[in-house]
Amino acid sequence: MTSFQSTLADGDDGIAEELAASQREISIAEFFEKNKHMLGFDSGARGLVTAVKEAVDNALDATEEAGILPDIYVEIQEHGDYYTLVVEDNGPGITKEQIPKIFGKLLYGSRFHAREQSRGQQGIGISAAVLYSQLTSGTPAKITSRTQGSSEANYYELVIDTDTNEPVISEEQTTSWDRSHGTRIELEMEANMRARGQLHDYVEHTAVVNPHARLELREPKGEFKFERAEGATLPAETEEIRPHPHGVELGALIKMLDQTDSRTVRGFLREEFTRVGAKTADSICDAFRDRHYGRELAWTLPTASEADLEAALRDAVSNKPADDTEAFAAAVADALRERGALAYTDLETLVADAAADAEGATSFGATVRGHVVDAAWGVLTADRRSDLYRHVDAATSNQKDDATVDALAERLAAKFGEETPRDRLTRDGLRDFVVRAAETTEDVDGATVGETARENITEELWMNAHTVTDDLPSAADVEGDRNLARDLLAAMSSVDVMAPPTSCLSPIEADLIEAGLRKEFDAEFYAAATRDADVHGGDPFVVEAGIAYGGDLAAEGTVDVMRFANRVPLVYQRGACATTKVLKQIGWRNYGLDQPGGSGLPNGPCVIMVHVASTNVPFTSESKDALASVPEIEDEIELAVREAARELKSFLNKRRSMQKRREKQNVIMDVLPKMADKVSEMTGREPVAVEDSLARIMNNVLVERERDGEAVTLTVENHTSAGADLEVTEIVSAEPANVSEGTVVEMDGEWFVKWSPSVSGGDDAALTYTVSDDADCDLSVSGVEEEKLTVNR
Ligand SMILES: Nc1ncnc2c1ncn2[C@@H]1O[C@H](COP(=O)(O)OP(=O)(O)OP(=O)(O)O)[C@@H](O)[C@H]1O
Repeated sequence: MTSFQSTLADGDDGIAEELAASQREISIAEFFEKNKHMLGFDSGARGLVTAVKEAVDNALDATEEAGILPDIYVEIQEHGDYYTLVVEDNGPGITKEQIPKIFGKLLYGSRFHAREQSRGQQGIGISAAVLYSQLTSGTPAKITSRTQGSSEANYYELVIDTDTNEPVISEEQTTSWDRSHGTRIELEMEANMRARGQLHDYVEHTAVVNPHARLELREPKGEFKFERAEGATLPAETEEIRPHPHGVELGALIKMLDQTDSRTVRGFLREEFTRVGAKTADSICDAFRDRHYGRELAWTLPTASEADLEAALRDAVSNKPADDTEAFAAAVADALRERGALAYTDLETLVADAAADAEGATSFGATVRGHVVDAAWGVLTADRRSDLYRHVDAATSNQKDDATVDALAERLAAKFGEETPRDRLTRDGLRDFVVRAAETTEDVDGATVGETARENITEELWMNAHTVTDDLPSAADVEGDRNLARDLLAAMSSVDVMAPPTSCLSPIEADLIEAGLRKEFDAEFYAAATRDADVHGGDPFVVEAGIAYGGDLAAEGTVDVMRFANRVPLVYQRGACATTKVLKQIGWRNYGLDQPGGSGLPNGPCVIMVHVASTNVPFTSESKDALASVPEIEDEIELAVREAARELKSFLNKRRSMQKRREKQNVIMDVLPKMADKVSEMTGREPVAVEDSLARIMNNVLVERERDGEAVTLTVENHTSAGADLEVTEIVSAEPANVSEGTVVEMDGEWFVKWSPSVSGGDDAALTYTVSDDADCDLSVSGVEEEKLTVNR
């Protein structure tokens, strides 16, 4: 027993009473005061970066929401161990009433309940920065904000009362401010600049994925400006959407049922979810009926019953005129014969229809109809075994011998009757019947009816059973019964629903990702991929990936990974992030990268970026550093990265084969001139031009110039097997004439003669012109890889 326990046990009062005396409510602000690390404020170095991140993310959110191109200024001033952080934006500003709550109250914000992509999610970020500032420096936050159209700004100095989680205002006044609208935050905190690298990463990477923003960072070691990319516009406006029916959690569904104004489940589905129209709502309701009520087994009319059918139906009707009874019985019998397999509910409808159609004055009321339905049901179910035989046979194909199929059918048939009113069963109930029949057949007949056969038989019977038409419980009933809610949830996820609209999301898009990577990294190769939207927990999301390779990127060590969520760079907790986990699991050797041991992050001059955009990004903690492991998101990350990596693979393959080609050409070019000299020595003739031979040996495209006085001929020989579309340019120092199908442009006393010949594999073409024989000519060719081109100037 610990000393605390022993102290408690010694007293006269019960332990629970003693404990009760020290139990009290904990305010959210008190909680986060003790757990700063959860919000990303675990050290002075990190705290400063997190505060910048919270303020800049808010500034970007606010400006974009107001349709303003962001212009954000960040300043960090050093005063010994204390730092002052200033962040200014040109956003719409914050109204006077809201300022204290936004900065002086944790869990207060505009985004938590909105199903729309935004950087902020929880309403905790900036107030947590204020809390950190007051805790470490003892000074209040200084906020200036001017709303659009107002002549003055509001200025506040405030702290958070951690007992009550309410703002305490120490200074409040109106002031003038040179920005026409926007917000300025000034926070003092105990900090240091040890995380300068992360700070710069955050700002730089923010600039990469927000080319429409202008960012300026002034810190003790320098000034950094990230100008708005020319012509960059605001990202497409996002719209708020309702949740998607796939992936909603049970608790969330029950809460939605509690809050809905809809009385029926169908109305609830249509009103509260996105992508649920009349047809989808009906399909979900049917799937819900299947789970809640079960389905009804349907039986075909036994052939042997023909003679008895009408008599049985007639006998069921009493006290009605004979002619009318006969006609009614005949009508029901005809309808029964016309239809295929019928379930009890179908039978009720069929009889009701026949009664409604019956001519004459006789009416067949509910009681009579009930008797007729029972009579018809008796005939229909007289031989369930034949139907069951057919189904078992169909489900087990020819793997089972006839005796086993028959025995199974017989045992299954025996399970229906008194105990199964209307032959209505849930899928689990049906499966139970099949399992029991299978087990008996195995025990008694020594036959094998394995797991697959059992499942196939259950599925066959279930697919041939009919969905009932009973009224569903009301939305309120489902809300009050967890089992019902669970059935509804299962029904919602079992039905195909169109992917959610992406109007609530703002992905960067593949071309901008590529442009962003080009802007930031001098590489040889770039690729990007944007996936279609998918859903997790009812929230849509889109994953994008980009890869830059080669060039100036550092070749040593593992690749660089850039992670983004809702356009915000994630700079901490790389190892804990689902993105990293997925990247480590990919077999990078298949894509041409070096991966020691075949797993983990690959090595090489490569940057891999992954962006997850969602109306609700699942983070591992409130500090929003790492993505949680949500299987749907991980799958999409993998697919997006693999899509970009496939392009990298073809690039690397091509590069490798070109490299080999170059090596081969070098060897040949080493040998050929020597051979040509030898031959010329032996034959006494002029040495031949080796380029021609090289082009033939290597299957290259050869472009050769021949001059004969004033006549110039450029011969193009395509020794490859594919067609070549070339751009051939001659720059000549005198005016050319008689140019064959080319264009001539004069610039500064030089003439550019340009041809664009298309030469099929194995063909040649001649490009001609005349020029004075002392003119200089300079030939350049493009349109075919350097390694597949031989130019003889
Ligand atoms: N610079 C700003 N301009 C206009 N409104 C702002 C600004 N900063 C914050 N807000 C408003 O204050 C709210 C609270 O901001 P806060 O940073 O606490 O949370 P959040 O951004 O919603 O979510 P998170 O906790 O995930 O950062 C925001 O939702 C937004 O409505």
